[in-house]
This record gives sequence, C-alpha cells and structure tokens, in this order.
Amino acid sequence: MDIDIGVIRGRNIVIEGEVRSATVFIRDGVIFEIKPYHTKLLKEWNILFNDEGMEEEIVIMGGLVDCHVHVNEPGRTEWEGWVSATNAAAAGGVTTICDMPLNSIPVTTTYQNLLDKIDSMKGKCRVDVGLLGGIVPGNAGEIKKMVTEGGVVGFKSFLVHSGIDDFQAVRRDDIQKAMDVMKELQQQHKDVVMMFHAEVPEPIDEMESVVKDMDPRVYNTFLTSRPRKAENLAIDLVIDMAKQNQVKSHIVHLSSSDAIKALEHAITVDKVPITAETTFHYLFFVSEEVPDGNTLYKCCPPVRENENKELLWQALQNKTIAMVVSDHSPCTPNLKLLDQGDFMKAWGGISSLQLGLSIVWTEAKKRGIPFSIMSQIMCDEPAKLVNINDRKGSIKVGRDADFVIWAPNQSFTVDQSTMLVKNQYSPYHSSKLYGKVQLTILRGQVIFRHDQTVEEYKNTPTIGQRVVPTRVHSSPHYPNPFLPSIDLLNSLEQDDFFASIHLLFELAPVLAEKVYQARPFSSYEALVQKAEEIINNLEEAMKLPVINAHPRIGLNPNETLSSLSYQEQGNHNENQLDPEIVKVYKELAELNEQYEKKFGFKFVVFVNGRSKAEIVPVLKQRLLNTDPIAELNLGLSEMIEIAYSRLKKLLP
Ligand SMILES: NC(=O)NC(NC(N)=O)C(=O)[O-]
Ligand SMILES: [Zn+2]
Ligand SMILES: [Zn+2]
Repeated sequence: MDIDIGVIRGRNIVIEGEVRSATVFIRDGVIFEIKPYHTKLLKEWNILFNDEGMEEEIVIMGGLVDCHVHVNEPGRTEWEGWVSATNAAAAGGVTTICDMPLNSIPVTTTYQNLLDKIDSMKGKCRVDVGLLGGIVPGNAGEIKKMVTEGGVVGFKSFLVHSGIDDFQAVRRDDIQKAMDVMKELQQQHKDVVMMFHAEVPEPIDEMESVVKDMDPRVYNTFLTSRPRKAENLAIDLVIDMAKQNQVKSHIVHLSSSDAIKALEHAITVDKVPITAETTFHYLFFVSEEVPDGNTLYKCCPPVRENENKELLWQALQNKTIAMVVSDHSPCTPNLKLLDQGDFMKAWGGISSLQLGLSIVWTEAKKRGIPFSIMSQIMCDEPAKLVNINDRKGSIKVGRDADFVIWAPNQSFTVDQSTMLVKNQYSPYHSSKLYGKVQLTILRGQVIFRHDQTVEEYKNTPTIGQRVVPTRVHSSPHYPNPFLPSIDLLNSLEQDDFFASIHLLFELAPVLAEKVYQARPFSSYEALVQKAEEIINNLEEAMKLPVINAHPRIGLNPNETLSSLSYQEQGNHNENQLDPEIVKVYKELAELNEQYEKKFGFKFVVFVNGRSKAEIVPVLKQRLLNTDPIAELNLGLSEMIEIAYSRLKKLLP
C-alpha cells in the first residue's frame, strides 16, 4: 500500500550525540528509519529537505523543546497568546513548548482551570504544547487529577512573590503536602516533575533598606535588591526537600553561580533527583552592560555579572546545569515603564522565545561547544525533564519527526519589529547573532520557512497538539511505534535490536539473546518463526522467564505495560473509574492470583480485541487445566499469536 514517506537528507545531522550524514525516513509524523546518506529514494516519496549544494552550511537537529514559556492565555492575552507565542516558537526552531501556569487568568492551579486552558488553546497552536500545573498554598488536593486526567507535564511553584497576586508563593509545608501527593503518584509511575522559582523573600526584604535611597534607574540598584543569597537559600531548601522525599525536582532559571557547588554535590554525590536550567539571558547578557533605564532587561532573578555568566557556562558544560530555556515572560510595553526606566517598579520578564537557538549558539560557538551539546541542552534534557522524551528530543527512530534545520554560520542583527510575539520589545534588539533557522518541521510537516512572508506563514495550518507525559511503558498517548525495516533491524546494535523486537515480544533476556544470535533474518515473519522454534526448544525451566515477561491482563499500576499491550488490553479506551470496569479488574486480579498460585507462571492470552469482561470466562476455563506443562506451552503459543498480530500493526 502506498504510504506517505517523508524524507530529510543532510550531511550534518545530530543523531544520538553525534553529527553524521544520513537520510531520515518519516511516516505518520514519526521517524521510523535512519539510513545512510546515499540511500536510494523513490520518486513518490515526499522529500522535505535535502541539503544538496549547501552541505557545509546546514545543520539538522531535533526540534527544540522550550519547557519554560509564559503564554499567558487565557486571560492576559494582551501580554501574549497561543497564536503569537507558537508562531514565534516555530520561527525559532522550537517544536514543543511547555506553558507555565501563570500569568494566565485563571492561573492553572485547579483541574477546572486546566480544562479552561486546554479549551483556550484549541486550533491556535503552531507547535506542540505541554501544560504545567501550578502549586500554590492549599491546592495539593488538585494535583492528582491534574496529572492522571489532566495530563500536565509537571508543576511549578514560587518560593517568592511571583509578580502577580493570583499566584501565591509556597512555604516548606505547602511543598511537603505537594510532594506527598507526588510520592503516591510515583507508585503508579505517573509522577511528574516539580519545578521551583528558587528565590526566598528574606534576603530580598533585608536589602530593602539598603536600596531604598538608590537610583531605581540604575540597573545595579535592582541587582543589589535581588541578592544571590535569595537564590542560594532557596536552592538549599529545594535540594533538602527533594532529598528527603526523593521527588523529581527542578530549579528554573538559575542565575546565582554561588549555588552551582551545592547543586553539583546534590546531583553527583547525594544522587538527589534534582536538575537545574538556566536561560538565554543569563548566558548572553551581563549586568555591567545593562543600560540605565532599559527595563527590558529586568527579570527575576536578575542578570548578574560577567564572572557569574562564565561560571554558568562552565556549569552547563559539566552538566550541573542540564538545559537552557527561554523563560519567555512578556508583558505589555506600558508595564515595563520604559519612559521612567524604573527597574524597581517595572514588570520582571524578558521576551526571547523566537531567538533562543541563535542566542545560545552565538555564545556557544565562542566556547567551542559542539552541535551535539546544543541538541542535548535544548532538545533532549528539556524533553526528559517533562517525561516526553520518548516522543520529543533529538532525532531518533520512534520519536516525532520534529526538526530544526539551521545555518550556524549565517549571522543577523535582531530587529524586534520582526518578532512574531505579541509585544515585540526585546533587550536583544540590535544584537548580532549567529545561527539562522531555515526550516522548522513538526511531526513531518513544515511549519516555518525562513523565505516565507509573514502573511504566507500565518496562513499555513496550525497543527500543534497538546503533549502529555508519555512513558513508552504505560501510556496510550505514544504514537504507534514502528518496526525498522528488516535490513535495518539486522544491522542494529544489540540494545537497539532488543528495543525494536521488544515491540513484538515483551522481552525476556533469554529469548532476546537467542533471537539476536540467530540474525540476520530475511523477514519479520521468519524472525517470529525462529523465536517460536527457540521457545519450543527451551527446557521447561527456561520457558518460565519468557512467559513471565508478559504483563498480566488487568490493571496492575505497579506493572509497566508496553504501549502495545496497554492498547491490546483496551486500557486506552476505558475509564478506570467506571464501577463496572473496576469490578472486572478486581475479578481478573483474583483469577490471576489463583492461576499463578496453581501453575507458577503468568496467564497469557491473545486478547485479540475482546474486552476484559470477555476474558474472564477464558481465564476461568484455563484454570481448569490439569497439566501445567501443556498450560505453559499454551500460554507461550498465545505469545506467538500476539507477536504475529503485532506484525500486522507495525509493518507497512
Ligand atoms: N510571573 C512571571 O512571569 N515571572 C517570571 N518573571 C521573571 N523571570 O522575571 C518568572 O519566571 O519568574
Ligand atoms: Zn520564575
Ligand atoms: Zn518564568
């Protein structure tokens, strides 16, 4: 059957930590094969990009993931909005953003407010969007539903006044309540990251008397008012709570280099589940050069000294700081008080969403930082942070076909009037940057071309979707994975080989190793036949780990399901809170327990589209068998049936 195959070909493609020439194949918006550069292309395939004639100029990376963006819709849509923010993101090579729970109205601190936000984005997004919930005093009761039914990719809280009154700061006891809920979610593999604006108020309050007589137009006044100690103490607090609770935590927009040592020790020595990001502005600007009165440079925590910037770069290169994001936090020009130039009263937040790749690259190239690190800090690490890295991140078979195609040696002078955000004022105006985005591709579709007029651009369809935390093991959201072609499979290294055939069999090592040793295969059918032969020739004791690798049927939150078995069991279209469903789950759990007690191994059946209720009598019937060996072989033959049925789904 003719399938729409998209192709991207380039000499400098960043693929899993290295830059190489390759041809990438795309189907249904997903990368399903990566082959050598000169692979023969069929004429009916859709050549999305081929760097022929510009090999030396072009680099191709996975679409950037910016997990710190204040879109501010619904509500403060005069500050920003879905259309303008995602237009700017696409023009900057960003294919996924995560929206912060403030400064929208309402703030995203309840399940209902989350639904309002989801409604507000429908049909307006040019890139994919993950939503972050907010933790504020007293809303711990909202967390679970926002995760399990709302699909938030993480939570954000402030340890200091957030800049708006409807998003209150939290104290230690509020954080503890939220972490207690996150620990419950950990039991179901549904926990998500807790992000913190890490400044505490006390050191800031102490500086009030010091700065009150200083000139508010001078940047140093503002810098003095937000001392590093405010960040350092906040980060110590978060490290302590993340260590005590073992809940995945994250420091947003780190600016104080004083805190790097504490973070490094926590991460590398104490193995605390904590990460940190910094932002474009802390890596590009220095306080010594901020012009008096230019409040466009104001953000909290503040841009600090040159020496601080260099320490942040070092921390980024030694991975203490894992990623770089925008903290795009725009507002209307009047709130920046540009006429008064009052840093103390102006809105804190910098607009930069469209420029991140160029800002970071302009500084990175001076430091000899390779493209592979650019991809790691701007694609892979942010995607991992919010549990979407099976779909999003650097270029890899099975991930969404998201790409940024850019010219690192091309330079340009920032003209804020060309920014696609709603309020175009930016402190980057007139800066000379390197790295020009040529093309942005989202799930196999071109969403930005540098040679398009803004009108043409704005008339192209908005295909952005909401992304939810997806783990290959337990999520119906993961797009159907694909098997690579059989010749690619034969050439894969062991790990990738296992990852691919894991889609056919819930993999027991003994089976995997023997199948791996039996390659090359002429076809997948031949592979499954060989697997069946291997299984039949195993002595009985070795058959047990094979059948026990398969997940039980029914709801076992503590058991990870492959996305295929999750779907085969029908979980993706069941409301697990429906009393009828709950009753069937309970009955299956009891029958599974009886079966395993009687036979000593798991019950496996080829569901083949039947509901769980229809499986109950089958399990009861199988329980009556009296010959354990015959039952074991029956279960294994069901596994082979499942493998053949998966072939039909996974092969073109
Ligand atoms: N309410 C905000 O948008 N605050 C943001 N403002 C900044 N960074 O100055 C932030 O991330 O804290
Ligand atoms: Zn913040
Ligand atoms: Zn922010």
